[in-house]
Amino acid sequence: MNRSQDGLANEYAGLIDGQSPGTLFVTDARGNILISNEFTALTIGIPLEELLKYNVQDLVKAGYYSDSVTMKAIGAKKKVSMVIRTVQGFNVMSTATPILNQDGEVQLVVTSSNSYPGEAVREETPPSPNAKPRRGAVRLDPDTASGIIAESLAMKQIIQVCNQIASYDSKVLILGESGTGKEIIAKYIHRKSARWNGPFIPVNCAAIPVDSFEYELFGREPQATGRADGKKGLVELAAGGVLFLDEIAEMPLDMQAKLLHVLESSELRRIGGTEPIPVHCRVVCATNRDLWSMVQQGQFREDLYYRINVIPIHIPPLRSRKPDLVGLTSSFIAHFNAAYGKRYMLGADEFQRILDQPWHGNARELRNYIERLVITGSVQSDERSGEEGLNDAFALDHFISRNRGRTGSLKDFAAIAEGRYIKQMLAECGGNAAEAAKRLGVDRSVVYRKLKKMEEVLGD
Ligand SMILES: Nc1ncnc2c1ncn2[C@@H]1O[C@H](COP(=O)(O)OP(=O)(O)OP(=O)(O)O)[C@@H](O)[C@H]1O
Repeated sequence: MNRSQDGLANEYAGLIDGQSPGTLFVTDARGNILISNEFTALTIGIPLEELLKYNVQDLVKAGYYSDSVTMKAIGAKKKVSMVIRTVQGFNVMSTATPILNQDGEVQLVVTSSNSYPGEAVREETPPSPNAKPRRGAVRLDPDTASGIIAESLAMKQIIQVCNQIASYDSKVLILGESGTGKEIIAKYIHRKSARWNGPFIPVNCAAIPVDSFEYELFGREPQATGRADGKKGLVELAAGGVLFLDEIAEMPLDMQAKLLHVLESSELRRIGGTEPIPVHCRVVCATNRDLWSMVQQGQFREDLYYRINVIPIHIPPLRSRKPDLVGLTSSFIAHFNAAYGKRYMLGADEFQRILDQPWHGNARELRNYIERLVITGSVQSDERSGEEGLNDAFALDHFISRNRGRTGSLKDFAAIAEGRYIKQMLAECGGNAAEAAKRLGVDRSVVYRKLKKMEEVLGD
């Protein structure tokens, strides 16, 4: 192993935690195994120290595996996935991802496997450069119906917990930094539950103006305002499905009391209504704040905290889930290559940089970064210095390049500039929207409305 391989391989050592329930190993360009997790050794029944002396071709020759996906990826210089049969008789879906150096030569290959019930063999082909962009039309991960990347032990355990609790109606509280995937997990619980056929109603509590909470959540009887039309609230609209209360920490205290009453009695009254309406939805909440310390400071009701926190699911930040970082990177590249009709391949240096970044904005920030990489082919070094600045600069660049040759409205440009500034302020306030709104001199709902506007303009 040469020095640069050594450095890279050491990075990969962090991806292989020795406890991962899937197999994971790294080879050099000739198929010599440099690093492996314990589980890989277990699945073929040889000690780990012994396995590290092998070349993957020897393992095939010795009958441990039916074929080598690693060698196929080395030959193809691209990611290859296929079903392999192990000596123990298991079918595993193996994916080998080559890491190329600046000259486009294979430097290392990361191979991971998970058990697979079927027999299909798939080789990924980069999209034709002439393919029409299909923005948003491509599922992130063709291997799983959920589209959730779960390579780390933590994420695998979260999926396992979700599978166990999905069929019960107990309340779930999803905790994690912004962009860690709280909503995607809430949707997964919905899809796996008996309520999959019912609606999934996401509610961003931070985006609702304080005075409109009751109206938005519980609705209004026609006679309440003298108007002919009444309105069902979001809780009623979620009947038979899941109500996802995102940013629950931002709910005003008086509304927390009303929500608690509804959750305890399983019925609500619309504004102006006298008749109780039964509540038929499952409630899943999420927050990026420390809810317990808010309880201690009197900012969140303790009784509501216990009511919604029946099953807590904590999603760790992406920087502590390196295997997910690798999986998400490759999944986002495939997604945006297909969406933009590109053939971007990640070089070893860029991959190293991705591994080194702290990703404070988690999967969302990584997604934006990769989108830019795929569109531009590279990211300037000065733009890498701070990830918030990087994404913000990208937002405006992206807008300008998308509108090249067309008329881009000043209003849209202003929406992006405002969104950038708000994001920066939010980051400075540790994600506390109320504090950011105070410093910006606007209502909290304006903060979220403007962020949403920016996303609409960018077409996200
Ligand atoms: N494990 C994952 N696999 C695939 N995509 C993911 C994963 N985690 C996050 N993402 C993607 O990252 C983006 C952000 O995820 P999501 O909106 O679920 O995060 P969040 O924690 O709810 O964010 P916020 O706190 O801002 O509401 C989405 O595009 C989502 O699809």
